[in-house]
Amino acid sequence: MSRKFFIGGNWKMNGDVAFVKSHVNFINDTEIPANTEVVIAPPYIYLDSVRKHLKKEVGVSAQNSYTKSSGAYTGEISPEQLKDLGIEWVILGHSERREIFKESDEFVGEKVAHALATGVKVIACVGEKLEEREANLTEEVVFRQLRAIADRIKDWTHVVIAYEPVWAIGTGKVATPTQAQQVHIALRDWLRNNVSAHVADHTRIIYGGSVNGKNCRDLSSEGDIDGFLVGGACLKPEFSDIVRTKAHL
Ligand SMILES: O=C[C@H](O)COP(=O)(O)O
Repeated sequence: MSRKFFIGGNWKMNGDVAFVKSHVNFINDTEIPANTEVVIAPPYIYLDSVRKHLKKEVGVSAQNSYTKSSGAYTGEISPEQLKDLGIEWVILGHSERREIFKESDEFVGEKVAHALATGVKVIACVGEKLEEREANLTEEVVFRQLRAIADRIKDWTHVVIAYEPVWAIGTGKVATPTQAQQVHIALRDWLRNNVSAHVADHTRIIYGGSVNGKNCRDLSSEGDIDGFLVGGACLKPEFSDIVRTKAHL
């Protein structure tokens, strides 16, 4: 089953006007392999500028969006507003949103449903914490997070699932290719058993957590790892190596 390799670059709350300019030039100068889709996710305030100056073959994503179209929701941004700027993607359910901002599985599911209904594609994140992995709860946690999404959407065409073990995010402690592959297989089987064989076969499941220019090749050799959601390394020159993980195939 061929699924186009997907590389997301999540800037998180990093960057400034000068960085936007240099990073956009850097991405514009990076040759994107034909077998790879690249999407970068700057902070909200830079989305418009990035979208206007970035080459069109690279997608732009927000890092969050709300469940409503407009209204008295101070500090929130709607998928409709993202669409208005030509922003094609949004990251939802990132563990930093779940942990620091106390977003529940249900809330994430509602946000995914609203973004998709608006026509904004979604990178939906799931992942277990270290204590959950150590208690053998990895599958229970990621299945629960996925269930809250699956209960609210019908069409998975515009969903990419990002498996991001919390213990691997920003820690330099990357999951081994085997560890990641095991969870990706479990997620794909869950989709097969709970949604459909078609969705299981076609939905891209990407890995996030301390991916860098050195470990990306090994991780990508696993059959169910369809790309990466990159944090820290997406801000560095090595991001072009990650973007080009599959360039020589
Ligand atoms: O969204 C990206 C992930 O949280 C991974 O971050 P990281 O590459 O800095 O570990």
